Amino acid sequence: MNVVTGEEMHQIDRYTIEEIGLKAELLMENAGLAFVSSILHLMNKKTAKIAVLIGVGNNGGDGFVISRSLLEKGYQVDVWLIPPVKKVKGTARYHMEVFKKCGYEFTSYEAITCEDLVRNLKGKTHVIDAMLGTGLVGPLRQPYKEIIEQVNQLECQIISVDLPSGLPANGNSCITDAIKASRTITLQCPKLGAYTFPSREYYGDLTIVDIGIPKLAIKQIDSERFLWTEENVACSLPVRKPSSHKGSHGKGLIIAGSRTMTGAPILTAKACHRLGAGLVTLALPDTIINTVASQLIESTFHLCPSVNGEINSLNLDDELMNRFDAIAVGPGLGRNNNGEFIETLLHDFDKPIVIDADGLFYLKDFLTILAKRKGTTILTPHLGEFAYLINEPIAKVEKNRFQVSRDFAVKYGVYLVLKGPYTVVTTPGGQQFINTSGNPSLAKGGSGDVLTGMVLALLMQQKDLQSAISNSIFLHGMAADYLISHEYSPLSVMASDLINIMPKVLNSIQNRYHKYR
Ligand SMILES: NC(=O)C1=CN([C@@H]2O[C@H](COP(=O)(O)OP(=O)(O)OC[C@H]3O[C@@H](n4cnc5c(N)ncnc54)[C@H](OP(=O)(O)O)[C@@H]3O)[C@@H](O)[C@H]2O)[C@@H](O)CC1
Ligand SMILES: Nc1ncnc2c1ncn2[C@@H]1O[C@H](COP(=O)(O)OP(=O)(O)O)[C@@H](O)[C@H]1O
Ligand SMILES: [K+]
Repeated sequence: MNVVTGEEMHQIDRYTIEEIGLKAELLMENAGLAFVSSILHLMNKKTAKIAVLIGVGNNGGDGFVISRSLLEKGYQVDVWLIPPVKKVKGTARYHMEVFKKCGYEFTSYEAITCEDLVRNLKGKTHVIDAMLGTGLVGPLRQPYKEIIEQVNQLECQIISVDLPSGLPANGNSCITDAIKASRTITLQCPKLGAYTFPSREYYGDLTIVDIGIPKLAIKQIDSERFLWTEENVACSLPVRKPSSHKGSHGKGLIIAGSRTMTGAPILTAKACHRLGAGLVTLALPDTIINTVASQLIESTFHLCPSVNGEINSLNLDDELMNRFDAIAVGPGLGRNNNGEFIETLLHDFDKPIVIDADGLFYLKDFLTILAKRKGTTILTPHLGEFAYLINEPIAKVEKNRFQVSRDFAVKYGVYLVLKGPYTVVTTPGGQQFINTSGNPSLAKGGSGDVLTGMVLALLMQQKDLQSAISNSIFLHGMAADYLISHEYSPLSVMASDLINIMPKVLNSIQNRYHKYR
C-alpha cells in the first residue's frame, strides 16, 4: 500500500477525476459512505449524539455526505458549517445542496459565537471533524484555531475525516494547532505524517478505507513509500524445501559481546536460530566464552583476542571468513577499542553484513570505505545512533526521518533500517517500506539485539533482501503485539520473550495465510 504526501494525494485525485473520468461528486460520496461504514460500530443509535464540523474545502464536502448518511440512518446529528455559506464551492457545494434538498439543515458558524458552539458540543458523544484535510497550507487560521482549541478540551470521541484538521499531511512542517483525534479514518492512501512523530500522536487509532480510487491512478505518482503489512509478510516468508539441509539456510557469523555485555550475543544468536538460520557461529572476546556458551547449546564459537574485555581483532583469515554467507556485527561490542576489525570486515568480506549498535559507533570512522563497499550492507540504527552517524541533532532526524534516511541509504548504497515506532527500511535505490507492527513494550534494552539476529537469519534464506529485512522487523513487532494481546503487560515484555514466542507468531501467520504457501 502506498504512503503519500498531501500533494501526491491531490495528483491521484486529479488523475482519477480528469483522466479516468470518475466524477468528483461520486468520489466524495464514496469517501463519506466508506467513512460512515467504518464508524457505525462505535455508535449506538439510541444514545449517540453526534456533531459534524464542516470546513470550507472538500474535507468539508465529505462532512456533508457523512451527515446526510448518518441522518438517513436515523442518528441524531447536529451539523455546523464553519465558513460563510458563500465560500463553499465546487464538489463540496454540490453535496451541500444535496444535503439541503434531502430536507436537512445545518447551522452556520457565522451566525453564532464560539461559546454557542462549545455549549452545544459539550452535550455530544461524538464529534466528527470534517474541517480541514490535505489542503491545509501554513499555520492554522481563525476561526478554525479557536474551534480546534475548544474541541480538544471535550471529553467525547473525536473522529477525524482523512486526517486531523490543522495537521500538515506530510509530518515535517510545524504543527500550530490541530485536532487531537480519538480515531482517524484516512481515505484510500495513508498520509506520510501518520508515520512521523509528533504528528502521529494527533491521529488516535488509524483506519484506512477504500474509496474506489483505481490502482492506475495511484500508480501515476511514482511514489516510493509503502506500508509493509502482514499480508506482505505472509506472501514472502521463505518455505523450506523437503530436500533442504542446514547448508541451504545459511551459515551466519555474529560478532558481538564484551565483558560487561554478555547477554547481547546470546539474544542475537538465539533469535537467529529461532528464525531458521542453518548454522550460527558467535565470534566473542575470548574472556566471556564460558558465560555465553553455557546459555547457547545450538551455536558454535570463534574466540577473538580481547583487550579490556572487548574484541580487539577478529583472528579470522580470509578463507575462514568467506565460509560464512553473512555476518552481523555490533550487539554489546563496547566502545573502548578502535574498531579496526570493522574496517577489515568492510574490506575483506564481500557478502552481506548487518551492522548494529556499537558496530555503528565504530562505522562512523569508516564511511568512505562503506561508500566503496561492493557487498550488501544493512545498517540498523535507532534514532540516536543514526543522528550520531550523520552528525545531526536527534530532533532534526526525527522530523525528517524519511528524507534523511533516504539521503543516507542512496549516498552510501546501503539498506538503512531506521528503528523506532514505524521502523523505516530504505533500499539503496531509495524505496521506503514502513513497518506496521510493534508497540512500546519493545522500548527496552535487548530488543534491538533480537532484531539483529532475526535480520541475519532471514537475509540468508530470502533472495529479495528488502523482503527479508522488512519481514524480520514485522515479525519482531508482531511478537510484541502477540504477547500483549495474550496476557502480557507492555511493561513486562522482555527481549527473550520475543524469541520464545516466535514459534507461535510464525505459526499464526502461516495458518492465517495458508493460501500463499
Ligand atoms: N475530489 C477530491 O479531491 C477528493 C478529496 N477528498 C477530501 O478532500 C480533502 C482535500 O480537499 P481540499 O483540497 O479542498 O482541502 P481541504 O483541506 O478540505 O480545504 C482546503 C481549504 O481550507 C482552507 N485552509 C487551508 N489552509 C488553511 C489554514 N492554515 N487555516 C485555515 N484554513 C485553511 C483554504 O480555504 P480558504 O480559507 O483559503 O478559502 C483551503 O482552500 C481530503 O483531505 C479529503 O477529505 C475526498 O472527498 C475524496 C475526493
Ligand atoms: N515505542 C515503540 N514502538 C514500537 N517499536 C519500538 C518502540 N520502541 C522501540 N521499538 C523497537 O525496539 C527495538 C529497539 O532497538 P534498540 O533501540 O537498538 O534496542 P537495544 O539496543 O537496547 O537492543 C527496535 O526494533 C525498535 O524499532
Ligand atoms: K479532518
